[in-house]
Amino acid sequence: MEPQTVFQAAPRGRFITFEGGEGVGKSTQMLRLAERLRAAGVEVATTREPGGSPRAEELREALLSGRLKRFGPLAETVVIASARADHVDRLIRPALKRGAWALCDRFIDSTRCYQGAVGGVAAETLSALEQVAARDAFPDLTFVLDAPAMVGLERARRRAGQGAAPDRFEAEDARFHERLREAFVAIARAEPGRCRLIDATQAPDTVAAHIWDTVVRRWPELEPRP
Ligand SMILES: Nc1ncnc2c1ncn2[C@@H]1O[C@H](COP(=O)(O)OP(=O)(O)OP(=O)(O)O)[C@@H](O)[C@H]1O
Ligand SMILES: Cc1cn([C@H]2C[C@H](O)[C@@H](COP(=O)(O)O)O2)c(=O)[nH]c1=O
Repeated sequence: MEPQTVFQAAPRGRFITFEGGEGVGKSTQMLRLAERLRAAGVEVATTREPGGSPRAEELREALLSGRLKRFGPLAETVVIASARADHVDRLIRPALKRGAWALCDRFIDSTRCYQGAVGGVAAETLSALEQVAARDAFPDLTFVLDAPAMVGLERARRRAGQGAAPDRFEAEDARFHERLREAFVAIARAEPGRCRLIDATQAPDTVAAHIWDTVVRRWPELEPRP
């Protein structure tokens, strides 16, 4: 009998994303989770979108400055997808390949909500661009942090300090931000296998505890029993 070649899957880290409207606490919670994972002995890469790699950060600056707004949501979507392709190729995929966990502040769901649900870009277009940019790097788990739009915007304003100018999206009106909130909640409800909806009006420690509990239930090896 011919000896069989056995292909072993390369070890792959986990990919967790944090989503939601402005100022709901995504970066805070991403950093808190990273800390706990590192304490559990996991190599972690934290990153963000748009951005995360030097070239993608250049595109982030163009997007958030508002210079691209006049080209419309489709053009912004294509720029975000270009930034994502570079970010995934240079940072996320290499991290996952070496077995590290990648934690990302915003990813495909932000595009689906900002450019899709609110911007009006067709779902098929978004899906095609996701396949091109993310390819094999889709999130294993997504935390959707939910709070009234005004709560998040107020937190973001306080963080930026008095007199700081809002960016391209923060400057949109209250209805824009409420529609975003509805769109994020709809995604969390439509994809319960991947997404966890978290009440982000709770204290940071409480939110962090819910997140850790979810992660440990999903990957119990993080807290081995004696
Ligand atoms: N649960 C919370 N309760 C009250 N304040 C919070 C909470 N979580 C974060 N904050 C504070 O709110 C501000 C925004 O938090 P953070 O930067 O984590 O939000 P974000 O969702 O990443 O924001 P953005 O969408 O602008 O990137 C920060 O000053 C942070 O300290
Ligand atoms: C990934 C992504 C982001 N955006 C918007 C959402 C925010 O207003 C900014 C990013 O700023 P943050 O302070 O880092 O949250 O960009 C978007 O419109 N579409 C996207 O795909």
